[in-house]
Amino acid sequence: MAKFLIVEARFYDHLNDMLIDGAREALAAEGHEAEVLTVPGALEVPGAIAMAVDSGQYDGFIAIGVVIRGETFHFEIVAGESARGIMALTMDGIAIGNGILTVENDEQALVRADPKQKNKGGEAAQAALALLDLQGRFAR
Ligand SMILES: Nc1c(NC[C@H](O)[C@H](O)[C@H](O)CO)[nH]c(=O)[nH]c1=O
Ligand SMILES: CC(=O)[C@@H](O)COP(=O)(O)O
Repeated sequence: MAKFLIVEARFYDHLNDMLIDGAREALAAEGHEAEVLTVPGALEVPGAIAMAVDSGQYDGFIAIGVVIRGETFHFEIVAGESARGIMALTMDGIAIGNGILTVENDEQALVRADPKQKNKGGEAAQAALALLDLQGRFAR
């Protein structure tokens, strides 16, 4: 059994709850467990994962959050920089699935957060599982 850490940027409670449900279901289907760590926003997610990696307590990570475009350029910064930070960690060989939604409105977010619809939380968990499997395959 692998131990995962779900690092969630808790900006929209109801959406995060669905994303986490989807991620947990995907992990449980493969017999794995997950803890949840909450940070203020998507920009804090890569740093929190980096800190957790250094602890050596987890086999893989799932980033969860929702970034909804507002009136300013800040959406590009939050969406782009959180994704860039996560990708940098992944390129270091860390098993991370990115379930941070970057959308235009609540409706788009709801469809993607819902495990019965696009289930992006479950998708992110599957990605983390795939990378963890590759770690084992290439480490031998
Ligand atoms: N607008 C959203 C944010 N913004 C907050 C940033 O992520 C960050 O916490 C702040 O700039 C302090 O460093 N975060 C989200 O996750 N979603 C948003 O829609
Ligand atoms: C994604 C964001 O940072 C956004 O929610 C902030 O809204 P605004 O651009 O209207 O300040």
